[in-house]
Amino acid sequence: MKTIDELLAEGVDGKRVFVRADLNVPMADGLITDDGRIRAVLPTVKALADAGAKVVVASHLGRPKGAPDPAFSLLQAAERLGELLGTPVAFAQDTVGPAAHGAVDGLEPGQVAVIENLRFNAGETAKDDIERGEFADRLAALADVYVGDGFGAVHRKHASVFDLPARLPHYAGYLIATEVGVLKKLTEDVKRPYVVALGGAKVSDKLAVIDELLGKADRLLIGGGMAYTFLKAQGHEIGVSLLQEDQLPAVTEYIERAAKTGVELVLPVDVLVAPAFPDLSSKAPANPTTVAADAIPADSMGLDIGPESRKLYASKLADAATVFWNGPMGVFEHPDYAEGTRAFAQALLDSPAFTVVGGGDSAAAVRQLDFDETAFGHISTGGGASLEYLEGKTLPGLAALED
Ligand SMILES: Nc1ncnc2c1ncn2[C@@H]1O[C@H](COP(=O)(O)OP(=O)(O)OP(=O)(O)O)[C@@H](O)[C@H]1O
Ligand SMILES: O=C(O)[C@H](O)COP(=O)(O)O
Repeated sequence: MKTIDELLAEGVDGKRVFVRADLNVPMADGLITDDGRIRAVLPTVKALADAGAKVVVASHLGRPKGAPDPAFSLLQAAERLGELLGTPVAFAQDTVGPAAHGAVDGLEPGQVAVIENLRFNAGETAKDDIERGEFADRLAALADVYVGDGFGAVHRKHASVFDLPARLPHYAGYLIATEVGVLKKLTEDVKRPYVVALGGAKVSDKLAVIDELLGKADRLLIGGGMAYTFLKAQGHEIGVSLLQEDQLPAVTEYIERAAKTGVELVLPVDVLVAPAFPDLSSKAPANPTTVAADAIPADSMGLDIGPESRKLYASKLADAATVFWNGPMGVFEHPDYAEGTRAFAQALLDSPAFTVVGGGDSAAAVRQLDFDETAFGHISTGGGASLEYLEGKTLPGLAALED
C-alpha cells in the first residue's frame, strides 16, 4: 500500500487530490455533537494543503436514500473542517454536478473544498458494479490523485471507497495507516485473555461478526441494543426492545457454540427499561426502572445495562490483557441511560488491559462522558470497519489501496 508520504515525496503542487474521509459525525438538531472524525482526518488534509495540493474532501453522512436530503448535508462538517484548519473551506452543494466542478475549478494550490454527501447519489452504494462504476467515473473527473483516509467506511464496497481508487493513482492517508497499524497487532499477536465487548444499535451489521469472533476472543460481553436479540434467543421476554428477529437462529447457534468451545458469553443480568425511546433533543427525564434481564415487561424497551450488569462486566474486564470495545452499552446520549456506558469505560480504564475503543458513537461517548481519550490504548474511528478487520476479512477500501 503506497502511503501519503510517498505521494508527498512525488509532489502534489497544483494537483487535485481527492480525499475520501469519514465525516459521518453524530449530529443532534442539525449540530455536530462530536467532531472526532473530522479531527482525525486533519493531518492528511493539512499535509496535502501545505504541500500545495488542491484538496477535494468527500464523505458520506448518515444513510440517506440515494437522493439529496437536507437532513444529511455535509455543510456543517465542512464548516467545522474549516474552523479546525483555520482557513475557509469551499462547499459544493452537489457531489459530481456543476457546483462540485465549480468549487474544484476555483481552488488555488493549498486550498480545500468539500463536496456534498456522496450518498445523495444512488451510484455510491449501488450493488450493481456498472452503476457504481459510472458514479466512480464522475467522481474521478474531479481529481488527479486519490487518497483513502475514511477508515470508518473501508468495510463498504462503495463507489468512492472501492471503485474510485482503481481509476486514479491511489495512496493511504495518515489515519488509515495508523488505524491499520494498531489493529494489526490485535490480529497477529493478541495478549490473552482477549475480551471483545459489543453494544450499539447496528445489530444486523455486527451480529455476523460474532461468528468469527467466537474463534478468536476468550470472552464476549454483549450490551447495548445488541443484547436483546440474545436475551430473546434464550427465551426471555424483551418487550419492545431492539430485536433482529431474522438473526434469532444464528444467535441461538452462537450461544450453543460459545458453550461448547469454552468462550465465555456474558449478557446483561439487569437492564433499565421505559415505555419508549427517550427524547434526545429535550433530554426530558425518562424515569426508567431497573428490571432483571429475564423479567422485561412486555410493553417496555431496554435502554441501558443495569447496576448489577455494570459490576459483572467490570469483573470480566479486571483480568483482561486485551479488550476491544465497539458500541455503547446504552442510549448514552440521554443522561438517564449514560451510566452503563460510563461505568464500562471506567472499568476499561481500571483494567490493566490494552484497550481499543472502536466506532463513531463509542468514541463520541468516551469524549462526551468526559474521559481522557489518551488514557485508552487506541480510539478507532471505525466501528463496523474495525470489527470486520479483526474478523480477518478483506476490506474493500483497503484492498483497493493495495498494489
Ligand atoms: N438498548 C439500546 N437500544 C437502542 N439503541 C441503543 C441501545 N443501546 C445503545 N444504543 C444506541 O447505539 C448507538 C450507537 O451504535 P452503533 O452501532 O452505531 O455504534 P458505533 O460505535 O457508532 O459504531 P459504528 O462506527 O460502526 O457506527 C447510539 O446512538 C446509542 O444510543
Ligand atoms: O459510522 C460508521 O460506521 C461509518 O461511517 C460507516 O457508516 P455506515 O454504517 O452507514 O456505512
